[in-house]
Amino acid sequence: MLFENATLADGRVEDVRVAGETVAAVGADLDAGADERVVDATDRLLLPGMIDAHVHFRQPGFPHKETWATGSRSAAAGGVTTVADQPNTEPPTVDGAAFDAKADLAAASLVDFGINGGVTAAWDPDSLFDRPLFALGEVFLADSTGDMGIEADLYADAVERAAAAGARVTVHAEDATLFDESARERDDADAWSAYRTAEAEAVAVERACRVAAEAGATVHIAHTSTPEGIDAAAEAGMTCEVTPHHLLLSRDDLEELGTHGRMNPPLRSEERREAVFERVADGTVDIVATDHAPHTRAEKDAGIWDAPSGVPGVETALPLLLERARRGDLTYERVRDLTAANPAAVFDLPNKGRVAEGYDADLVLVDPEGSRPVRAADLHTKCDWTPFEGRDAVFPELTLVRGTVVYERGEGFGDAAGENVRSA
Ligand SMILES: NC(=O)N[C@@H](CC(=O)O)C(=O)O
Ligand SMILES: [Zn+2]
Ligand SMILES: [Zn+2]
Repeated sequence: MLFENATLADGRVEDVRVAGETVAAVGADLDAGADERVVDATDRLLLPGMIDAHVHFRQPGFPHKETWATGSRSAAAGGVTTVADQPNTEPPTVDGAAFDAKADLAAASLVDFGINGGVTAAWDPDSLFDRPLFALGEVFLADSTGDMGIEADLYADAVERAAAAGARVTVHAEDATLFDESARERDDADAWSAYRTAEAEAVAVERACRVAAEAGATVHIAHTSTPEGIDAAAEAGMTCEVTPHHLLLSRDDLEELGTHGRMNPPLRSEERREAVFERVADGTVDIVATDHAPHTRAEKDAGIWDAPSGVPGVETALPLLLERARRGDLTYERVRDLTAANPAAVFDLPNKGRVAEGYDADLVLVDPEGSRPVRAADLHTKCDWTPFEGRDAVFPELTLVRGTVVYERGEGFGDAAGENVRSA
């Protein structure tokens, strides 16, 4: 396949040839082969596919919320070409057998994937580290969906085991002893944000980084939602990610979102959201990852203390970022780094994250001016709603995973092309 006159994230206009699974050439005036498909990419951006280091595709255990088939379609249509799945499934991915069972299901994925291993009192590190893990994590320092919160001494053991195995650890950092119990008397949607305090995140991030560093482990802090949490990770020399919802939504949106806006960590004040955005724009934050955490509408339509935590996001992340780039709030190079180049570097995927000769042909073609509102009805997640309804976004026209078309607007989806990125 030959993309002609494609604009790359850095503004260069090039022809890009895909041969087999890789980018074979990037250059001026490449000649099309006899049977080669030629895509006129004039005025189109050609980006490396997003590597979403944090999704919950819910299988095994909760296929009514999402499956590898539906989740990976949603990914492909959103320009995500690699996902890393979290362990709070049923059974939880805390031993080799659970890893193998999930890997079998993940064979249905359209996009490349990694499978994380989790930590509970019942985990079996020997069999788990024997498998091709993406990372150890997300390790829950407080309960979230799945109730996998662990005690401090188990966390210390886990980072030691990870260091010995050479695995990176991703951490859900909140300290439940710093939650504000007085918020429990309220029943409005904002009560969740009042309850799971910003301080609980900052303190947990600092401690998680310190304990890991003492063990010689490297941690990546999942879904940091506060400037304090981001700064604590950066000061400790560790990496962190921000979700699209913490970047673009705040407590001001909760009146409209209601319990659909409940997630962990919760939405923060508009002031903190702006400070998070600054740190994403200036490069303090390493990665945008979605924490795609689908629950059905029926499940979310409950009281604030009963509704499950989590929002979907894998299909809207890159499109929402591209809209902010279109408006000039982020550069396209920053978007590329946050979604592709940096996750590839942080999680050691040397063949991914760039549009360059020899790299995997994980590619996304977009019309950078082709902005349109997000509509849940257009999305492919099984959960059938989005916290970003009506927001403008720039959706892909074409998505390739290692040279295979997995999504084309107007044409639909390709076959399951995904492979475990650690098994290659
Ligand atoms: N973020 C959430 O609110 N929920 C996630 C779990 C998690 O990432 O903590 C889920 O799996 O539903
Ligand atoms: Zn989490
Ligand atoms: Zn998560």
